[in-house]
Amino acid sequence: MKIGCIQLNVGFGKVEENFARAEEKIREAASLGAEIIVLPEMWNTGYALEKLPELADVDGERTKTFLQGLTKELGVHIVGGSVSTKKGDKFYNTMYTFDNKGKQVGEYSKAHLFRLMDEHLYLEAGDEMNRFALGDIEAAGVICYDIRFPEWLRAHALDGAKVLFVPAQWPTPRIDHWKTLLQARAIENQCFVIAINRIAKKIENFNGQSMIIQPWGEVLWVGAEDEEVAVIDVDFSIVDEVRGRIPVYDDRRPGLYSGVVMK
Ligand SMILES: O=C(O)CCC(=O)C(=O)O
Repeated sequence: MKIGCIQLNVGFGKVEENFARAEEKIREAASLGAEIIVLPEMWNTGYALEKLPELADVDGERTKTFLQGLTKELGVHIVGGSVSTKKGDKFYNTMYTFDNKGKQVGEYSKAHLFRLMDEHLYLEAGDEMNRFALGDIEAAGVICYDIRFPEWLRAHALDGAKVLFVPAQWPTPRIDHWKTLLQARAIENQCFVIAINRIAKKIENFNGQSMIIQPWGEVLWVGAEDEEVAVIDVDFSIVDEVRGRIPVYDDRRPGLYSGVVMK
């Protein structure tokens, strides 16, 4: 399966520019043979949190129409990163996923809000899981800071996900955490992790280094430190073989953890 990874250079508050750029890059990835295309976090507005009342996508309608049109036309699955949305009088950081027939298969709002970037002051947290299938690929999606909560990703793996998609805006100063956490999440859940970070060089400090990690922990690909469209071949069939090598799922002792760790 060919994964189109789009490390988008997201303009701060520049919704029109961001939609145009995302479309250009999605078309480029599809023309290079991508079958699943993945975008980064909050690509419509960037972290223009104070401007959300003017800029957030109301009920995600624009994003859903955009993704549905492109998935249908190009015959590709799109894990649509995330966009800022307005639902009722609240704002969210929402990920939409469409399959290659133009059907919406996922909607998820970031469950863990990142206080260091004031997300909790502007956004509401979602409280639903994000499991979906892309054809016969059992997958899930979480957003950026969510990866610091292993129990949340484990819940998705226990629910059957074999691939975890992670759109992000992960800043350069903590890029070592990004790499280590993603690799750990892949190893402990024995699944693929496909994590797409954004680029921003001027005001903000995001320098890509998206990653695809295999279920045994091998790093299959690391993105450049600049805007990039990369198409990477992955073999999802190896997940079952890796899970057979060390039977972590069979060896779990949930009864032991429930009263202690999982409070
Ligand atoms: O956890 C981190 O260090 C970065 C998280 C983040 O930037 C985010 O969730 O937007």
